[in-house]
Amino acid sequence: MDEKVAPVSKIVLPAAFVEFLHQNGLDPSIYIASQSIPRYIRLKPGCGTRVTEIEEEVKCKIRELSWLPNFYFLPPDVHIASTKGYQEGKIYGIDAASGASVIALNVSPGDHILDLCAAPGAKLCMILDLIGCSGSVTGVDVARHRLAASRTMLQKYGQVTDVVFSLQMELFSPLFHQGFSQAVSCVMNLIKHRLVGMEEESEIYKEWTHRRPYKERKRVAKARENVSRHPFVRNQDPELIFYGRNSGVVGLRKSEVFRSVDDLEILQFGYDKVFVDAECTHDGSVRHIQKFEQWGWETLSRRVLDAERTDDVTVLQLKLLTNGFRLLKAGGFLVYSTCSLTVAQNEDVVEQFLSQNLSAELVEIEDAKGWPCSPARTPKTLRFDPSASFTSGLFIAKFTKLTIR
Ligand SMILES: C[S@@+](CC[C@H](N)C(=O)[O-])C[C@H]1O[C@@H](n2cnc3c(N)ncnc32)[C@H](O)[C@@H]1O
Repeated sequence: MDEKVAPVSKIVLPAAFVEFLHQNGLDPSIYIASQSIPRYIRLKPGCGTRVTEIEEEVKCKIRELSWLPNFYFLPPDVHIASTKGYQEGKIYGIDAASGASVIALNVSPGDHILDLCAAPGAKLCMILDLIGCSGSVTGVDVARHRLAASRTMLQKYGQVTDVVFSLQMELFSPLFHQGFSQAVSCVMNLIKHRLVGMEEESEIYKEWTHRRPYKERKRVAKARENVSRHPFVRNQDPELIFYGRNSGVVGLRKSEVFRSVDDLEILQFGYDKVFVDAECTHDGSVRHIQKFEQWGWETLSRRVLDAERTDDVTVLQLKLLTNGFRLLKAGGFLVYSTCSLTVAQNEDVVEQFLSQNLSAELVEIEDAKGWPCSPARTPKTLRFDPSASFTSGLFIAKFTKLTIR
C-alpha cells in the first residue's frame, strides 16, 4: 500500500487503489479527466440575476448548464466561499450528477419525501427548493457531526429546519407526515440517548431547546463516542435529538411519534418519494479521492479498499434500499444512488434487491434523455462516467412500488 505507482494527473495513486480500480473494471484515467471537470454550483431559484455579481467577485465567467435548471459551472480551481451570493445562502456547491439524481425523483409540491442518507445536505436543500411550501421532507443520517452541518446548511439556505431526529435506521417506522401541517425537514441519526426535552419516556415532547442539562450533554457525548467506534452497530432505541416548533412533534408522546406501522398501512400512507443516496466507497467522486492526498492514503486504504468494510457497505446499501422501499407508498418512487462506480455497490445491490422484493420495479428515468450519462448494466439504470459526463461519477436507479395482491 505504501508503494506509490501510476502517475495519474497531478496525483500519484497508490498501487492498492489502482489494483482496486482494476479489480472493479474501472479505468484509472478517470482521475486524469478530473482536471477538466468543472466546479458546479446551484443558484437558488429566482437568483439568476446574481450571476454577473458572482462573476465580478470570482473574476471569471460562470456558465449555465444546458441540461440542468439553475446549475452553473466554473473552472475547478475557482472558489465561491468568499462571494456574497454564497455567504447570503443564494448559491451552493453541488455536482451536476448529484443534481440529476434529485431531478430523477421528480419532486412535486405537496409530496411527502424521505431522504434516508441526508447529510451533509446539499441534495436535501435542493429537494426542499423543489417541494416549495407544501408537503414534507424527512431527512435521516447516521452521523451526528454531519447532521450538525445539515442543520447549519438548511438554516443558511433559508429552508424550514423544524425537526432533527436521532433514530435507528433499520428500525425506523415512518413518522407519519400526516401529523405535519407544513413542510418540515427532519434529520435523524442512530445515536442512542434519551429524548431531548423529555425527562421520562411517558412525558410529552416539550419545545426543543439548545440549553441541555449537564446529564443530557454527558449522555450525548458518550453516545457519540460509541457511534464513532462502532458505526455499523445497531442501536435499539430510536431517539429524537432536535425538532422544531412547527414540526407537529411538540405536544406528542414518543409512542405517538414512533408508532409501528404495518406494511398495509404503509402502502396507503407511506412516503410518496424516497431518496436513498447511500453510503458508499466514493470512488466515483474524483475530487473526493484526490483529497486523500492530503488526508493520507492510509485513510483511503481503510475507507475504500478494506475488503471487510466494502462488504459491510454493500450489506448496508441493501438494507438502506430495502428499508427505504418499505416506507414507500404503493405507486410511489424511490431513487437509489451512489457515487461509487463499482458494480458490487450498484447493479449487484439493485439486482439482489429486486430478487427479494417482488413489488419493486425499475422505471425509466425520463429526464435522463438530455443528460450526459450512459446506460448501466441493469436495464433502466444509468451511470455518470466522469470522463464522458464531466461530472462526478454517479450511479442512479429508480423504482416504483407495485401493489401485489
Ligand atoms: C453519500 S452520503 C449522503 C450525501 C447527502 N445525500 C448529501 O447530498 O449531502 C451518505 C450518507 O449516509 C450516511 N449513512 C451511513 N450509514 C447510514 C445509516 N445506517 N443510516 C443512515 N445514514 C447512513 C453517512 O453518514 C453519509 O452522510
